[in-house]
Amino acid sequence: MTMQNRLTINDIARLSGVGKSTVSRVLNNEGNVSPQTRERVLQVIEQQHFSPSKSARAMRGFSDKIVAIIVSRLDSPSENQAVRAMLPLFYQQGYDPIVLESQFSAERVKEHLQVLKQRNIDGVVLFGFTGLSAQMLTPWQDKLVMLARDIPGLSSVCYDDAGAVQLLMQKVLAQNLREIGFIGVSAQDTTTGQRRSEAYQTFCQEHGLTPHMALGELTYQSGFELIPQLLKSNVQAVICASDTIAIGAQKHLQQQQITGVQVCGIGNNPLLRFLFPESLSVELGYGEGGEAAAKQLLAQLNDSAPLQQRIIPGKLSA
Ligand SMILES: O=P(O)(O)OC[C@H]1O[C@H](O[C@H]2O[C@H](CO)[C@@H](O)[C@H](O)[C@H]2O)[C@H](O)[C@@H](O)[C@@H]1O
Repeated sequence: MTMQNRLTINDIARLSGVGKSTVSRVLNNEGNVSPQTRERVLQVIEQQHFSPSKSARAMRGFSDKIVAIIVSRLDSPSENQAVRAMLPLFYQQGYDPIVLESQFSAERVKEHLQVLKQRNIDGVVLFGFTGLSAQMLTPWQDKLVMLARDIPGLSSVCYDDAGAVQLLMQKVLAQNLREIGFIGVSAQDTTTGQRRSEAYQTFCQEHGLTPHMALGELTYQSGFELIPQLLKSNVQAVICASDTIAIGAQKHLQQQQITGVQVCGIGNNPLLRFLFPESLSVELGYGEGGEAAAKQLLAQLNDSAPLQQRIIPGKLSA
C-alpha cells in the first residue's frame, strides 16, 4: 500500500498545522482561508501526492458513485457509439463516469485498474482485446463488464463477428458477384482479425469461391493502400473488416475513378454512409452493446445480478 493510499484529510490537516475543515475549504476552493494557509496546505498536498478519497469527494459535493470506462482508442468511431449509449444510463443512476484509454496495452489496463482500485471506484466497463488475461481481471469480476471480447468468468457483451461477414457475403453472392475480396486485420486480433477473416475463408470454401485476401490495420490508410492488390485479381466486391477500412478503400476507388466494385464494411459508420452511400454495411450493434454493458454493470453493482455473457446479433443496414 502506498503513502498516498494511507493519507486522509486528517493527516493533511495535521501536517499543515490546520483543522480538517480548513483542508476541506482549500480542496473545495472556498474562501475564508488566508493565502498563506492555503499555500501551506497545497504544499503539503503536493508533497504527499494526496488525492482525496471517494468519501472526501462526496463531502465536497461530488458524486460518491463512480464508474470507469476503459476504451481502447479515444478516436474509435465504434467505441464512441458504445460509450455514448452507456453514458445516459450511468447518469440516470447517479454514477459519474470517467473515461480512460488502453491503446490495446494490457500493461496500461493493469495500471489503470491499480489506480481505480486505490480510488475505490465502483465499477468498470472495459473494451477488451487480445492479450488481456483472466488472471488480471478475475479479481474484478463482480464489478466489471467487458465489451467486444469475452473471457470465461467475466460478464461480457460481444458482437457477432462471423455473422456480420456471412451477411455481407450472402448479400453480394445473391447479386451474382463471385469474385469477392477481403481486407482484414491480423489474426493476432481475435475478433475483428481472426474471426472475421476465418468467416470469409469458410464462406469461400463452402461456396466454391476463390479467396482474395489482404491484411492490414484498423485504419482508413489500410483500406486505401490494400485495395489495389485485390483489384489486380479483378474482384467485383470487397468485404472490409470495418467501415473505417471501407472508407479508405472507397477513397482509392474514387481517386482512381474505378466504378463497379461493391465495397462492404462492418459497423454502419455514419461517415461511410454519408461519403459513399453506395456501400453496404452491417449494423453490428455498438449502441445496443454499450447500453447492454452499462445495464449489466449497474445490475451487478446495485442488485448483485449474476454475471452474464451476451452476443448482440448484427443486421444488414438499410
Ligand atoms: O474503426 P473503428 O470504428 O474503431 O472499428 C474497428 C473495430 O473496433 C473494435 O474492435 C477493436 O477494438 C475492440 C475493443 O473495442 C477489440 O476487442 C478488437 O480486437 C479491436 O479490433 C470493434 O469491436 C470492431 O467491431 C470494429 O470493427
